[in-house]
Amino acid sequence: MILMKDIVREGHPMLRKVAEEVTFPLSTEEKQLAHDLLEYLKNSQNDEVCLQYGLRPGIGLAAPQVAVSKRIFALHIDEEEGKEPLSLIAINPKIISHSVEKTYLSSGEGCLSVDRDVDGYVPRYARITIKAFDEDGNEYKKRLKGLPAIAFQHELDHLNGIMFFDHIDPKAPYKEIPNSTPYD
Ligand SMILES: OCN(O)CCCc1ccccc1
Ligand code: NI
Repeated sequence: MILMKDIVREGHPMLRKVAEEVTFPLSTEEKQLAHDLLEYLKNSQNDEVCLQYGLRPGIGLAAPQVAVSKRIFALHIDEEEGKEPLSLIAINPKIISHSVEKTYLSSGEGCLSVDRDVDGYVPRYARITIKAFDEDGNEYKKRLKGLPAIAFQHELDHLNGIMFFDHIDPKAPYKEIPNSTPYD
């Protein structure tokens, strides 16, 4: 299982590389990695396991965060009242269309690879249509909004060597984002 010691932190070169696409069929190791990423998220959202292993809760985790420069990430967002739960492995993911409208978490974003608070609004597309492959090489498309859309964009950034705070202007961290509606 993935533990906090396996997650590389800000400053590690792996976090600034553009990750490589993977080819199908996945190797045994690549399949195992995809499962391990998703398992980490589930473990981190289970109070008992989270406490027992000293995990930081997360709703997404990308392969470069465990020092594997491949275009693989997992998302696991439990159902919030009245909202869609989402649990997926995304391989070679792409945003194929997006809204003009933007959104942002009014509480800002964090990252398992960043051991400090970085305040500020992180602009994200409010709605996105994505396509990706599952671990068996089946292509799927989804339309996402709300927290799933925000999380998908956060993880896709990791595959491109982008950290959430790259989107924050330190001189004006809370500057108004044009054409945006805050999420939450
Ligand atoms: O890359 C995963 N990550 O570091 C865990 C947190 C992901 C995250 C996603 C959306 C908004 C805030 C934080
Ligand atoms: Ni992150």
